[in-house]
Amino acid sequence: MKDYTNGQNIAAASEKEIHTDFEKNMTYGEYLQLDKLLSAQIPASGQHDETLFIVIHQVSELWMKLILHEMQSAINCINEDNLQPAFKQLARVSRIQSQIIQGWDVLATMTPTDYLKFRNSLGNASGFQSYQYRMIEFTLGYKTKHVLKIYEKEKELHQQLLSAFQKPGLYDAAIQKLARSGFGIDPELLDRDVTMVYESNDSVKQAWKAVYQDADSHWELYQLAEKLVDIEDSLQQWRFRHMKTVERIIGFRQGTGGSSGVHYLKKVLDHYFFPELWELRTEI
Ligand code: HEM
Ligand SMILES: N[C@@H](CC(=O)c1ccccc1NC=O)C(=O)O
Repeated sequence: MKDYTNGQNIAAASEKEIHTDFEKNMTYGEYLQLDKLLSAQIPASGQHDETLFIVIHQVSELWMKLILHEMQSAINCINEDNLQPAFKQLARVSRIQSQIIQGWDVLATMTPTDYLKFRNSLGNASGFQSYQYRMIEFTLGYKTKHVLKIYEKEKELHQQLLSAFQKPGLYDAAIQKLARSGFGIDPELLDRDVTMVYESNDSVKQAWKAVYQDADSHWELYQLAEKLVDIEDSLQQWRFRHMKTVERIIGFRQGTGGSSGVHYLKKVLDHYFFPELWELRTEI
């Protein structure tokens, strides 16, 4: 019987079972590169709440990295007609979104006075410049060309964004799948210019309606549709909490990124990623 009170014994036992010589010498901190991760919170102002502000953004960016990783893999699986792993990955995206949304509760503990103490130190920096957020929007089919301009001077980011901009997104993959499953999708749509913002299409709406009206015959597509609705629902919740938290903290001031602030954030809420999946709910 192993001595579980002795950390060294546990290490010795597991070493033999699963670790290679290389891994044996690696520590927790080295593996997670905590030296880099935990030395990247450098306040510009030294005000108490700026640490919260930095951490909440960094946590969001880390989760966005995982969202992109899962969504790209889900697109590949859908293209290969391998829907079960795609469902698992898309379900994971939804759970990550719940985590990011919860983050607004932490940030909302910062009052307007707390924030105004360091807002000036942020200069013109703004979440508007989050390239991973744009990658997510592009992957979901919201191809806003003007956004690319922001990154013109950062060659590598610009290249990565441009590549996501020119690629078919998650919804394009779902529509191609509808066509492969025998639904009559407009041929022009299957060959559409994917650099354009996706707009509602009647043949797609009729297909999704048929899926919802006879789910038993189209169980996988039905599940796919609901996973997409989960993701859009959560993204809208994120947008709403962002808008409301911004109002709570800076009111109707202009944004550091040059927009009208809350008015702009409210307007973005009108956009739908997967319009037919919402429209059909009134019509079936
Ligand atoms: C005190 C907290 C925050 C304030 C006052 C704030 C304010 C704003 C404002 C006013 C905008 C509009 C663009 C501009 O003119 O600057 C914006 C955009 C944005 N912010 Fe924030 N924000 C806050 C926290 C966050 C956090 C925690 C995130 C997470 C990453 C974030 C991500 C974004 C993104 C992605 C956009 C672009 C949205 C779009 O274009 O649809 N913001 N923010
Ligand atoms: N746009 C914000 C500033 C801001 O929130 C921000 C500044 C630098 C890095 C990230 C930010 N977060 C989201 O927009 C403001 O107008 O106060």
